[in-house]
Amino acid sequence: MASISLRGAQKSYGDHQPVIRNVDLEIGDNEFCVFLGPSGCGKSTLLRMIAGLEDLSDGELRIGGKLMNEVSSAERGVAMVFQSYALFPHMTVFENMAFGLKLAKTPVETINKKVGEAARILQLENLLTRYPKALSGGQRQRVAIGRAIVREPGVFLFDEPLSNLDATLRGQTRIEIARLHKQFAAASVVYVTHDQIEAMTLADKIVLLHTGKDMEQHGSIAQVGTPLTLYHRPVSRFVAGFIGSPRMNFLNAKVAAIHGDGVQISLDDSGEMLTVAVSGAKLTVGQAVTLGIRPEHLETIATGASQPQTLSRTVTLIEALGELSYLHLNAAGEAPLIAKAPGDAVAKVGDTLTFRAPAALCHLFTEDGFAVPHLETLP
Ligand SMILES: Nc1ncnc2c1ncn2[C@@H]1O[C@H](COP(=O)(O)OP(=O)(O)OP(=O)(O)O)[C@@H](O)[C@H]1O
Repeated sequence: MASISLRGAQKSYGDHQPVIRNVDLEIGDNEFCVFLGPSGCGKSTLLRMIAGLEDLSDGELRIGGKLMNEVSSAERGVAMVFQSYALFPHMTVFENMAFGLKLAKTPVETINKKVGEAARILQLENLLTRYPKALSGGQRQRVAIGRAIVREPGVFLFDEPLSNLDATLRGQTRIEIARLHKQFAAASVVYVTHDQIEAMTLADKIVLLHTGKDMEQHGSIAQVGTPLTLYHRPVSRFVAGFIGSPRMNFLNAKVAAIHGDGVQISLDDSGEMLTVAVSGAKLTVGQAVTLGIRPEHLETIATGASQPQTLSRTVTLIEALGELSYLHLNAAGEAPLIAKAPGDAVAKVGDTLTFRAPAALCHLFTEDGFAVPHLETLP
């Protein structure tokens, strides 16, 4: 049993505002759970609370159903992999991986068997006699993971394990970690990152933590869900703006009409009318709202006579990435409107283009930052 349960978990340092605020969270037996959020939101602190490297100021932590608040880190059945690898420089790869088992007075044959097996899985067999200084960053990180694996923990804790690796190695190691999780299906994984690609590709469940000016929310959970739930059904403007790159476009608008099949809005900067497939039950005509539309959901269409459900904007800048281009479009406010277009799209600065904004892919947020519920469940 390696489920993790947090109830009313809180962490404060001295008299300061809590850095973790009232966290209720269940992580299942074999679940891969990613803590995601901007720098300083408390991801590492929450992970370290589970590891036993930080006390809870309030609330309860259970692992496998057992209350862990007062249990030492070594006795929690968790193994942690750090961003810095934390290998012993004077020990070989084998000795680093065997260290915890030796401390636990594990018989030598068992140590040899377990380290040999982990080295095979992680493709470290030829490096067992090397010292860390003679390894690449990726190899060091594999040793750190191997050291965790041999302990056969119920819970693996990863704190930004890939952030010291270059882009290619990051991708390879990410796939390695996903594969390992399948092999150790009984163990749960908690993984801290601020990298959305890691979160989206690895997680069964993402826990997105709040940060920002609103100290009432800092360190609390903004949303918990599958990667696609957070992408398609963000519960707030904060979540919508954090998930997705380039981030979702936000445009100020007013409610113009409320229908059974959606809410019609009028954009403040252009007067253009769009329907958003959300429930109007709690809205009133004239109410100020924010439209959210992702760059990849703005679909370029042939310019012509004015068509329903479209926006017409002038291109102010083009970022050509080869496979695709980001078109920056004029909009009132500080941020431009951004549309993703195919790399071979013929557009130039100064062109006025027309984009369809499909009603089901638009989002609406009220002034308090919460999302208006969609009429349809997930696409
Ligand atoms: N020992 C400490 N004393 C006081 N404040 C602390 C301490 N450790 C962390 N904090 C504060 O707690 C908040 C959360 O820090 P934490 O390292 O958990 O954030 P994070 O989301 O992991 O950030 P990053 O992505 O930058 O690593 C930060 O505002 C940090 O300054």
